[in-house]
Amino acid sequence: MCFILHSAAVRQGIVDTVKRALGDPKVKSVVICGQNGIFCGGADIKEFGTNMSGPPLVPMIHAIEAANKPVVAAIEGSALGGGLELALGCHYRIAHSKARLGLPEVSLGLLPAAGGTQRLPRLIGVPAALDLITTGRHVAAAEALQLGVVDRVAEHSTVDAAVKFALSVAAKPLDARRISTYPCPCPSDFDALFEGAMQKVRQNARGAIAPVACVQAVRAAATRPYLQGMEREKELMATLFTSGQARALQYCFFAQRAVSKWSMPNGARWDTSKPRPVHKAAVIGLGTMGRGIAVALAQTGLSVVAVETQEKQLMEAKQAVSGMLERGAKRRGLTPAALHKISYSHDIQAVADVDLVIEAVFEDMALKKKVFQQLSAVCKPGTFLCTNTSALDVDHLASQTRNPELVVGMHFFAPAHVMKLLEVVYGPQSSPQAVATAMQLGKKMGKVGVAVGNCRGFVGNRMLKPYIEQAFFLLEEGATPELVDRALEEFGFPMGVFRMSDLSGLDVGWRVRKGDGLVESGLASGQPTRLREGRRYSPLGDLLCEQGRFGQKTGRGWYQYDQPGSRVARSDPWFHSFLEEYRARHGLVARRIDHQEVLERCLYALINEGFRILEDGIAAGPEDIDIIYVFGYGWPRHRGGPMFYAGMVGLARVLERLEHYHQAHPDVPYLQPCSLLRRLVASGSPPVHRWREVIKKLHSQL
Ligand SMILES: CCCCCC/C=C/CC(=O)SCCNC(=O)CCNC(=O)[C@H](O)C(C)(C)COP(=O)(O)OP(=O)(O)OC[C@H]1O[C@@H](n2cnc3c(N)ncnc32)[C@H](O)[C@@H]1OP(=O)(O)O
Repeated sequence: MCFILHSAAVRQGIVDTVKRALGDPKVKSVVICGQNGIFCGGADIKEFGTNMSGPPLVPMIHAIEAANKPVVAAIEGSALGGGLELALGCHYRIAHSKARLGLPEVSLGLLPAAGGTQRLPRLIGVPAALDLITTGRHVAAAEALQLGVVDRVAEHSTVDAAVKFALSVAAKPLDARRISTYPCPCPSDFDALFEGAMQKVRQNARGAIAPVACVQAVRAAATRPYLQGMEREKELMATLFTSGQARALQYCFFAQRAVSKWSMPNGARWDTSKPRPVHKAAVIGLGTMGRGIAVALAQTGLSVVAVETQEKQLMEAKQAVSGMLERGAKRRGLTPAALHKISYSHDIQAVADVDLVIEAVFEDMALKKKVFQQLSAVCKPGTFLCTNTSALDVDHLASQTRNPELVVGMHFFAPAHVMKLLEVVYGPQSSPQAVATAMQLGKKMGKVGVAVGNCRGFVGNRMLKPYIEQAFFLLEEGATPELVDRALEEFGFPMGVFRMSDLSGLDVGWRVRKGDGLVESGLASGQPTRLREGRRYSPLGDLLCEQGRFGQKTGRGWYQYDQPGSRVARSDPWFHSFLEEYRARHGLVARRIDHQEVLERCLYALINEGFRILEDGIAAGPEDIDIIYVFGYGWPRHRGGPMFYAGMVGLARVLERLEHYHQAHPDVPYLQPCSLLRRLVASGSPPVHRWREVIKKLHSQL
């Protein structure tokens, strides 16, 4: 158990004990260590926003630094946030080789406000401090030593080493060990450095305010005397501390941990369902997704059998996978040991002895059904059969096998060895052990797994449909792809809906719409209707696909590109006149659409579907949806995910706007407010962590 600095008792304990030690003539030096092998993980995030009692942190750290006896921090486990700030107030720092150190406050929407932004640049220089403080990354002891954050690294007992060291420096002068008295090393290219840092954080932060404040605070360290720098640190922290962004980021911290505590509607849970160990796994189908999954599996140290029936594709995949593993190992400064973990075969019989299979063949139900029938016949009894599908019916695939309880969906996101999100999809027959095993394997692969129920598109893609649909309708009504994308990118998405569609390929959605019987043939020559089964439908995407405009890969889509495969989207005059013609043909009069309408129409339609998903029991709680959107769909983390965002906007406001838009567009069912949203508003719009109570009540009444 690490000690939590925010706890008044802990701080009081440190203040009292240090005071006693300093006043005791028998004590020559002091060592501060944590309990149970952990120095300190920082403040208790849950207590932010509550009344703070007990001794404040800043004077406590000052008193330690000002002590006339050496104080040594013995860092085992973690020294994070306020924990590292405490260590920076000590005269020496000794870390265990396995310890991790960092100032992760920025990821919680804050900055290190107990002197961290003022001491760290004085100790390790401005560029390194800017890196650690603006990214919040944790560093291992070896890097901390190299940077100068710690003085020594211990291989064995850090406390013993620290005590020995503390005694050896007992009589030494301490003036040169008080970091706050150091001048901040000022680089010659000072202005360029800070301008560059500011530009970088603004670019990466997508509207997040904490990284910007971190740069401002470090700048104060470099330009002002220590005490004035501390004033600036406090001032900047005061703005962040009560911000909505800090609330959203702290919510995400806990939501990420909450989703690992999954539950299923039948009552099965993470803590009562034991996963089965997986030693050997297989991937079937080595297209883009299969390759990424094979890499991610091999990097966990598992033995992997990679199967691709097409010989040429198999050879190409082998080369590509080896390249990915080599590059990954190089980035991490390792030898590519995972290369030897993969064996390749074009014969499905090669998976006979594996513990778990991930099927990643082309997204086609007939093909997947065939693969599942084969797997069911070939695999040893008890092998878990998982499908990497983004929308297809997992139950239907399970029904093709002898043991449907062993079947779950594992929906990876491209590129599968990079993207953190994994939707683990269970059907009514999936056993809790199958879900637990897939969730545990995902964790091993470094993924954030979210267990969800089976429905078309599961959670992420199901919510995407109304979002994209609204974007299409907005084009018909007067918007342009540029306007819609700008509004969404200013909101914080890395890419707007149309740039994203060009990147992933317009043909993907086209194929799905064709499969659903929505696409009329010969659109370009005729007059395509804008209604399907009584619902408004926009054939715009179909019209572009008919002309071979599939996005980046064909050099034309909603935008134009210099050549097929290039990435810079340019406004396309052809598309603009096509759109005008389209509107004229359908008697549509373009009107002025502003960013607010784009956000409300696209985001509230998506959020409304999120409420339906909760109502249907497909996601266990709002946290599951939010984590899916933050980790898989580029939803800006500092806005907490769609459901949290709805709470921030105000559920009553979201409801009112949906009602308004549904009245204007009665043929768009996605805009009709869902009954769970109405119910939540009627219950006084409780905070997001209390929605589960309302959902539970709703389910019990169904
Ligand atoms: C006005 C000025 C006021 C200034 C006040 C001083 C401010 C100081 C700033 C800070 O210190 S901010 C906090 C900085 N620290 C962090 O961000 C650390 C966050 N935690 C982690 O990174 C990890 O939890 C860990 C410490 C590296 C441990 O990782 P591990 O994988 O071993 O465990 P987890 O599953 O992540 O966590 C276990 C359990 O503990 C809960 N938890 C962890 N850290 C905190 C925390 N700082 N506050 C509250 N709770 C924390 C976590 O939620 C898990 O709980 P669960 O119920 O078991 O899910």
